[in-house]
Amino acid sequence: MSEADQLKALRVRIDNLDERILELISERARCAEEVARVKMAVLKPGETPVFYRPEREAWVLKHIMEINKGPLGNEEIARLFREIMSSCLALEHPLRVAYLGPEGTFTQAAALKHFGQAVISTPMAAIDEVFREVVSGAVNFGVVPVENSTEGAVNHTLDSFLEHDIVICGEVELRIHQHLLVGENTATDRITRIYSHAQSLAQCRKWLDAHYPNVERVAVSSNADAARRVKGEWNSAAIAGDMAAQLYGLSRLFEKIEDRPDNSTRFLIIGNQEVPPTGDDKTSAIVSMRNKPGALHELLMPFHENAIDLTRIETRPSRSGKWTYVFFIDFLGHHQDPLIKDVLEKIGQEAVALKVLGSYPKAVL
Ligand SMILES: O=C(O)C(=O)C[C@]1(C(=O)O)C=C[C@@H](O)C=C1
Repeated sequence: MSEADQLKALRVRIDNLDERILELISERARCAEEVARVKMAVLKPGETPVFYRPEREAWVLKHIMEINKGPLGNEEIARLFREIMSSCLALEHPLRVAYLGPEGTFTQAAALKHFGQAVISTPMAAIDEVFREVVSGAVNFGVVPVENSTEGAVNHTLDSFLEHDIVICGEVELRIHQHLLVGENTATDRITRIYSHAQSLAQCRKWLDAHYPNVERVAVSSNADAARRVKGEWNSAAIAGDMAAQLYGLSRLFEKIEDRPDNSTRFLIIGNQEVPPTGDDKTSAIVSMRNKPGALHELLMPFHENAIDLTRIETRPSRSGKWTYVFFIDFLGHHQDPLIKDVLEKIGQEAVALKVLGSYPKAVL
């Protein structure tokens, strides 16, 4: 058979498969509409329906990854199903999500990675505004950065938890690739200024020292803002990611310039909805201990004694007294698990205050 004939035959097969896939996706979407009707039917007076079910979404994605036999990799397949579910959920009820903007930031990329493209996403100018939008009910969920593997905690986010009553409903991890971006009119051999967010400049410090030691580094409010500025200046470049590059039509002069190849940021999904256990969960809590010797030891012991994996501990000023602190802790397990309940009770007996911020499925993608 000639090449043309082989391609023709294969394309006929692909067309047939696409038609079957379309039929199946449509059937799935009709099922989701039915699910929405069932959720509405069982509501008691005054109750609002809960369309978004993170615990179910985590299960669906994990299940698909478990049974996937290739040739597409697990991440690729999960991304496709992520989008199918996102569209199905939008049929039930479109989700409104606020994120730390402006458009083109890594936080927007994290929001889309977690919820898929079918959400209505709104950029906010500051982390605190994302919290306020969620508390007021103007949006269903918010997405904020909480830690970077190179630069550590995002303190604005931690502090916002001290001021707002909010539930953590999920987490998403994003591999952060930074690029040196230039515009069409940039004189690439005469760059005198590089814009970026302070965290991104810090993540590329060694690379900048080696390649642009004498160029002015200007910290701006976001990577997207850095990219926007480069559009109008012939002698500047920006450090930002792919979304900002696309948004402002910039090209990559150098790719993946972050000092650490595993540079990642963890984001939290904040909302007003408790998430049931999935069997593979994480819990976040704020604990304030008495100011006495051994206080930290008392906090850590119950985790050690019960072999619970404490994945993170962060200290912040309590804001209610000079030289007093609160601990932000993350650990594996759900606050409804009997073992975790016991541990929280023990800690509660020793602590001045203990607040569970939420239990949520561990990031799947
Ligand atoms: O199972 C549900 O509760 C659904 O609403 C269906 C579905 C899906 O498409 O699979 C959609 C949205 C939810 O967040 C979880 C799952």
